[in-house]
Amino acid sequence: MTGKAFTLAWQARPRLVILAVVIAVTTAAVPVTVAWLTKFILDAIVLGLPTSTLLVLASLLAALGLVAKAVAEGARYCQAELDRSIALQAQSRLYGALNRLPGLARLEDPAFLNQLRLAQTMGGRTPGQILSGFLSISTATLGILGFVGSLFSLSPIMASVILVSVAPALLAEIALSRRRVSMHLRLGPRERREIFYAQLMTDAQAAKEVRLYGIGSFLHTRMVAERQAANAENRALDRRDLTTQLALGGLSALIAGAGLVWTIIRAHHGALLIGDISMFIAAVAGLQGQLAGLVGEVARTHGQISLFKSFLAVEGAEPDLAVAARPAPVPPLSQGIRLQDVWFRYSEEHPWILRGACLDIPAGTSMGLVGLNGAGKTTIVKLLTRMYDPTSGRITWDGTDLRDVDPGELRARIGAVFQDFMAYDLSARENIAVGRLDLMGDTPAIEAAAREAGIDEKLRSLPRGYETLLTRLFIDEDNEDGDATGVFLSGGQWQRMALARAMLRRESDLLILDEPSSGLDAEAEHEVHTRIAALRSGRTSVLVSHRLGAIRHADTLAVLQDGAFAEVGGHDELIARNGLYARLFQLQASGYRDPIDTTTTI
Ligand SMILES: Nc1ncnc2c1ncn2[C@@H]1O[C@H](COP(=O)(O)OP(=O)(O)OP(=O)(O)O)[C@@H](O)[C@H]1O
Repeated sequence: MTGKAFTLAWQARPRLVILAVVIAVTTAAVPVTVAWLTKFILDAIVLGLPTSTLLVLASLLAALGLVAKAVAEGARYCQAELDRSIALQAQSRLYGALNRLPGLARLEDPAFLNQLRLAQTMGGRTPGQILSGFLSISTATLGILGFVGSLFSLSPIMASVILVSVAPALLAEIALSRRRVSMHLRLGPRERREIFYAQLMTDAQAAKEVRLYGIGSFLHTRMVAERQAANAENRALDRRDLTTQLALGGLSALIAGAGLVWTIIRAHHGALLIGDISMFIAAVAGLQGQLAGLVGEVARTHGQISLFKSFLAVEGAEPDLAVAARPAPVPPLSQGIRLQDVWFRYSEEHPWILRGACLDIPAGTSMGLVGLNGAGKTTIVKLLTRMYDPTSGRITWDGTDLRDVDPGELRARIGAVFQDFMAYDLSARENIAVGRLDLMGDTPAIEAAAREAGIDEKLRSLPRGYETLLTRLFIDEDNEDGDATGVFLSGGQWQRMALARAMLRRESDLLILDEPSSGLDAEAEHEVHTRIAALRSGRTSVLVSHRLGAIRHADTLAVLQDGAFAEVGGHDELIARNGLYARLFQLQASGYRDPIDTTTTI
């Protein structure tokens, strides 16, 4: 564990690590040297040594003061720079590891999210703090050895008593630090909930419901309750800490006082020199200071090491999907996609969502997925994009099991608009280009995609056209003339942006549209669907929509019910079957046909 923290520090700034070690050793040597020089000076005065000797000793002492100051400042700078570099390295590794997770399972697992929160809030800093902890421990240990040696020359018994008195402090601090770490782990979910409530109260999107339903004080009370509960645990531990520290501090003071009385009496009887008293005071103060520092540092470092485990757990998390060492290639789709007896549940604790689903999606055709809420349509989309693997059964792409292909390679062949698509706080151009980053600078391609999604005109009318920031979170710092605030799009306009993103992949082998038009007005919906149909003619598409009128023209419609495809066929065929599809279609159609019945209540 500690080795891993050092490796991380070394990888970040090897030369600074060496410098930090040199500074630590120098820092340890300074107080002991000062104590000895002071003793020599006092003895020289008492013994009447020549002034020249006194001058040399005094100059050395003065020079040492300068060294001590320079080393302290150097240590501060070196530590701050090391902390920054190590935190950057750690953060980069943490998020790199998250990006390498191929699927969704980890990010939908609360236990993993708890570890991640600890790794995010503590993990970046912990490797640097472990390193600085070890350096401080080394400095303190070297200083202690120096003072113990010095004290030993005066009184071996006193040196031993002071050393032994530290053992309980060390054990008590380690026990306290263990409790602190386990408390942090325990408080993880509580703190995540606290952040969740706080975010709801500051989120502009949530604000509408929060205001309308008047749940602000409800959220506020819950947030405060979570903090109070966390504070209560922290307070209990702090009280334990306080009593322990008071007891240990009293013990130290007692031992130091007894030692001082003993030394003064001995000096009074002529058994010790006056310089010995100063040496004793310096040694005891230095020793106890260093020991207290050591004890605190050991406990802190121990705590940091435990927290660093969360960082390593996230960084070293096993991939949530098995990716073959030599994945099968993903060829351009020529035959089709096939679901063969697919069973799926999100985890063993969750119910089955798919129970032996079978479906053929021939290449070059459009497939409309229909089903009631919660039937599993989006789950099918997640499986098709290999965010998850089926629990049993298989999905094939031209005969190749998706488990055998690289998820990245597969996804590069797919364009998608997800039901919960993203609205990025980026410029309009960037919002579209995330669909294909290689086209970021290709203005005609970006504009064509926006045109196909019917949002080009709107984007052109923005203050800085495609370069306008679509956000209210950040200030548009590049906007030199006038208003620096970003622009807010409407829900339907955002949906068109998501469509434009997918349009950049219009040539993709598979286009998945999960409720792509729920926010569009009727005219726009018709226009978008007609355009997509024309663009995708002869290509493979999967469309998910509750608006059956919008997908009725798909080549095949598949109705998902009770975990399997209960009805599969063309619109007319399914209407003739008079099953769930026919019922849903007629229900929707009647909503448009029937005259408004003013007596009906909803
Ligand atoms: N990450 C998850 N972990 C556990 N259960 C999940 C997860 N995501 C979805 N589910 C469950 O899986 C079931 C199917 O969800 P899914 O989103 O696939 O339905 P859907 O047919 O797309 O529904 P809708 O029409 O409402 O969008 C639901 O019962 C849902 O609660």
